[in-house]
Amino acid sequence: MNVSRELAVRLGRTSNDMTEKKHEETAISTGEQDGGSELPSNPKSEASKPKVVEGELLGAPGTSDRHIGGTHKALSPFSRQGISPRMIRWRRKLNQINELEPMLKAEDDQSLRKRSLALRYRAMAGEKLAMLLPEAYALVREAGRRALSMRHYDVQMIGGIALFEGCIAEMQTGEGKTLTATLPLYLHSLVGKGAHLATVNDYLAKRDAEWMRVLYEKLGVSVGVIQTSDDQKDRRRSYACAVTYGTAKEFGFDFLRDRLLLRAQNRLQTEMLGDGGVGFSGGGDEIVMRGMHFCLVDEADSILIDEARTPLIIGSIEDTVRDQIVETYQWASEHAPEFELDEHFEIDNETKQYELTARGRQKVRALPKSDLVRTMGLVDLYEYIERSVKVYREFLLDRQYVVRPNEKGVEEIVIVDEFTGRLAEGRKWRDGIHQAIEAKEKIEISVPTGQAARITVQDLFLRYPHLAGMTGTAATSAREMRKIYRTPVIRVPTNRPPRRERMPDRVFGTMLAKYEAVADEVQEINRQGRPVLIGTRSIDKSVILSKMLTERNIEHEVLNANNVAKEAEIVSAAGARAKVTVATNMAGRGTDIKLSDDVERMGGMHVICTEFHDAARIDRQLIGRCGRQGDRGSYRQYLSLDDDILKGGLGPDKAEKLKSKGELLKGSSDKLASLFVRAQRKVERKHFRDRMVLMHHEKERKKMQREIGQDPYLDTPD
Ligand SMILES: Nc1ncnc2c1ncn2[C@@H]1O[C@H](COP(=O)(O)OP(=O)(O)OP(=O)(O)O)[C@@H](O)[C@H]1O
Repeated sequence: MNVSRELAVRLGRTSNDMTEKKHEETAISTGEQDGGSELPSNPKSEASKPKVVEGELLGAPGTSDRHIGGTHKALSPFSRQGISPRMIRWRRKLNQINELEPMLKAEDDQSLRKRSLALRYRAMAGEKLAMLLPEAYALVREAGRRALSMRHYDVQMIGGIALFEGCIAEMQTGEGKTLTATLPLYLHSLVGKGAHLATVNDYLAKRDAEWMRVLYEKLGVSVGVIQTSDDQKDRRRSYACAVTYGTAKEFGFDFLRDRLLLRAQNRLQTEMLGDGGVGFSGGGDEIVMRGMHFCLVDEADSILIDEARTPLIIGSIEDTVRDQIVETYQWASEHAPEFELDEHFEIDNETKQYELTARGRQKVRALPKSDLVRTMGLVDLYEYIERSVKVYREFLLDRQYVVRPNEKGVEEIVIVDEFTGRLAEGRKWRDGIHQAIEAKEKIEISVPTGQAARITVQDLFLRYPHLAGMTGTAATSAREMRKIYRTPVIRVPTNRPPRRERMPDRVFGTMLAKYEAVADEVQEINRQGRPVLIGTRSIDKSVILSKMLTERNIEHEVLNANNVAKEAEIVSAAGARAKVTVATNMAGRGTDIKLSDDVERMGGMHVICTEFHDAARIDRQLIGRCGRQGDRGSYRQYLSLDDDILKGGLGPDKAEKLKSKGELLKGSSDKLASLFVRAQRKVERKHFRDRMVLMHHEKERKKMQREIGQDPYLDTPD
């Protein structure tokens, strides 16, 4: 019996918010050494490059742009105090790696493979991986140089060492995280227990695995990729590879499905209190994973923080009262618009809960009801109405979600991820919100089927004995990372000094005044021939801006969750001469934007951010599309007094006052920008608190279940 086929898999979601805390990262000081590089050196960066001293890493200059919402205070790479004992140790390792380089360069491909095999034997025989690191990393670097014409920079080697030691390495966008990942993945794969790379979507998992495959193959290392559509056989084959790329979601679901299978086969008892997931052999259906040994989390901020409140859930049996539930959702949705704020319901400012007033409850009782709806308890009916009124007022089509046919042609709600701007396939809002939206959009209602198994993101990754992460923007969530995952955040300096210029923020009274100013700026930069990338916070806003650009005859591309298939293609072309691209924040991730030489000469790409996101990190991701790998570039933040962040951060009353003030404002009032930064910080702090509360509850629940002999992943309360 194939359990997974029988189970409807769904992913619950309570909030996609995150926070940023004051960062407490250690900055590491390093710069590229000359030794052995076959890459053409960049004359533009020579002047600012630190002097190279044999065997000693020097500091790369700090970042040149000021980051929104954060005050990065990296330790000066040049200061003596900034060099920690750990850094000294890492430098020593780097020197050992560099010393091996001439010898490896002189060897042929076959010898490299032999060396790799010998390392595997030594690792399997129990030799400590830390001892093997210099040779392993030197081999990977040499394989990269040969197979991909990319020799890992020294900063990438340092990043790789930090990852091996279980850190979250913060590397600026475009600094080559994909190549850096090969170092710890290869080293950990040597012990034969598998090394996983968890990323955010199928596309990136496949792209990175295919891109790096030639490097691994030079060293005789097999690579597997897990895709959502894979069947059990494909998955088992991919997990059997030395290195496996996949999404965090699929790793989580596979863990849960395996666990359900083990229970169905009565094979879980011995394992239940232990580590779990360790391979079995025998007849019947087989589990797909072969244990959890090392996981490197790409875009760690997104996976470990943003999605940390989104438990992975596998649904179970069909509910017998399904028809009644469906009809009640439809009934509530039909009547939701009749309920008036203050008269029939109130909204708690703190908790955002909707609560019916006495008159509201009276109205519910008086509403016409079908026989099925009438059999529902009155208290339940109140809840259905409260939920539907909330959905009616707060959840907007093409902003928080889109309606789209699935592969069977059935229309469904797909959440638009606030953080990535991408469609969050397979995810659902919890507590009936998703179903209430389905009722509102008059599409088939997917009644919750109860939970068969569930795991939180924190639990999933904490099961790996070795965990590390990479991100462009983790330093601001350093405290949270360390607290939850026990992973220190290390900031890796850029290989070449960044030359991204920040232009002063602009604040306008209304969204339309702001967009007019944005369109003016786009027109101006477009005239110069420089490419412009404009980020909006939602799909409907990208459409408004697009219309305004069309009115001005500015040719442009629109990239939002509605045409995700073309995403990578459009973003990678966004750096072409005079190109204008409007995007939701999905453009902030994953795709490399290459500039042509003439664009670089003109000043590179210009990025316009049109609103603050709930987390400053998201703003920085968009900004990170320009000024990559030491390219030139610039960016500017636009804000307006009716921006959502003010409501979230300063409360509805203050936000309303500012909005009214904004309507009277002529021109701009740029000095108000600090108000927005304050609002964003408040929102971030609130989300951080929410996550901590959830974690605390989950911990208590698990503890209690273990005490009474239950499995916290399988015996889950609905
Ligand atoms: N050692 C290297 N030598 C030459 N090119 C490199 C090297 N490392 C990375 N690159 C190039 O840098 C670019 C960015 O790489 P990659 O996409 O892995 O960056 P990233 O850090 O993942 O960026 P993002 O955070 O935006 O996803 C790629 O075009 C890659 O070819």
